[in-house]
Amino acid sequence: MMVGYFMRRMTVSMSWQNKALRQRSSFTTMTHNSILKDSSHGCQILMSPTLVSLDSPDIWASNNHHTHYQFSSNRNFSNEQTAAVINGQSKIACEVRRMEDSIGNVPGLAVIMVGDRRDSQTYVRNKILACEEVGMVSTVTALPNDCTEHELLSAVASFNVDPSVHGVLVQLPLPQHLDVRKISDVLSLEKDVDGFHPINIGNIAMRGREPLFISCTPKGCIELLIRSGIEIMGKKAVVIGRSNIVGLPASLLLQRHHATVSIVHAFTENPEHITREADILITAVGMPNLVRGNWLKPGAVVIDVGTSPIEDASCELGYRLMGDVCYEEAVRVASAVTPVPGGIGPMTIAMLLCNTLDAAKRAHNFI
Ligand SMILES: NC(=O)C1=CN([C@@H]2O[C@H](COP(=O)(O)OP(=O)(O)OC[C@H]3O[C@@H](n4cnc5c(N)ncnc54)[C@H](OP(=O)(O)O)[C@@H]3O)[C@@H](O)[C@H]2O)C=CC1
Ligand SMILES: Nc1nc(=O)c2c([nH]1)NC[C@@H]1CN(c3ccc(C(=O)N[C@@H](CCC(=O)O)C(=O)O)cc3)C=[N+]21
Repeated sequence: MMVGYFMRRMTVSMSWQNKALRQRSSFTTMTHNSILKDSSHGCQILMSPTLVSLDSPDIWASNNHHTHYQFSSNRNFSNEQTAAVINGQSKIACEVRRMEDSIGNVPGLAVIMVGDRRDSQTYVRNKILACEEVGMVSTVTALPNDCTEHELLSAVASFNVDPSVHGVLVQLPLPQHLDVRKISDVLSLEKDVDGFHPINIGNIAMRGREPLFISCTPKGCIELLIRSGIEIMGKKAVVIGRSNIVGLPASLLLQRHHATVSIVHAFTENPEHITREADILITAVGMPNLVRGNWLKPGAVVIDVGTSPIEDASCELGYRLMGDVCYEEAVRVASAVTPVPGGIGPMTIAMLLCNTLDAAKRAHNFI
């Protein structure tokens, strides 16, 4: 009971704070051109679209993988890309409206956050803002840093049985005394919009199986590649990092898209020898400037997932985000690079909306 009361109070205060953040939301300020050309080096900057469409090519159905990925060129794509993005953005909001008009329900997302990390607060606010913008309902449960495992799991369990909540997300990282594995023991598989459940990850790994949800960040990486006209099939891809949330599912997804995948991690010797082979490099470590220009094959496509908050008093929030890639060097070598911020972060949020919409449609049997 106490947890429920606390949750409701926090919901109110967070949504108030969100209004203040609206002005600086990457969703509202982002350019509609998701590919910008860096004129000085001929490298494309793969910006995240404001929102992506719901009709990403269906790779899961067998035997269709020769049709969808034959984009002719990753150059001169900007006009088509803009059209697709605007179309995609309106599509999620339209689907939410269609659902409300037909059955009187809108998708609902519950976010549980433990502790007071500033960067986590920013990411969560961005998620809530994004929900608002497409007409979804959202709620944030903020638990104190020293909350018990029981409190956390009770919060998850209460959302499992709340019919207005279709997706539940526990923001990571958790304080050390809490075990992330316990969450997936409790969280309803049908509400796992983060794609963390072992069954969802396992089903990405196995041929002929369909996960209910694909983790948002890896899904966003693939979506951005596809939307940017970058062919994955047959390419050499390297993923740096092998976490359950990003690296592992990213490597599995690239494989499902028929790339030849290598994984680099903390114990890999001479990682730069491996990354220099990559046509596509996805890096998810959390170490600023780990990837230097000389780690890249000329013409490579570089997706920088890393977001490390670095103290910077001159910034509004007292910190700025840095990716894993030395951006200034990468743009001189790569054919395309995602910036931080403005690259994969907003894609992650867009995929969360897609997953939440899917969850709601499934829950209400709404087609
Ligand atoms: N933009 C977005 O939407 C998102 C961004 N992120 C960001 O991505 C980054 C990674 O997140 P997450 O996967 O959760 O982090 P984890 O800390 O869970 O995983 C980091 C991975 O990096 C590997 N690693 C550590 N040091 C090195 C090194 N020197 N060389 C190569 N690999 C190394 C680790 O290897 P090992 O397994 O051997 O320990 C591990 O697999 C963070 O900056 C996070 O903030 C995360 C999620 C979403
Ligand atoms: N259960 C769980 N799921 C996650 O998806 C998850 C998580 N835990 N823990 C932390 C990471 C990180 N992450 C980001 C989300 C949005 C931005 C984002 O919006 N970035 C903006 C800028 C942010 C800002 O406004 O400063 C951008 O890159 O343009 C970044 C990073 C999700 N993560």
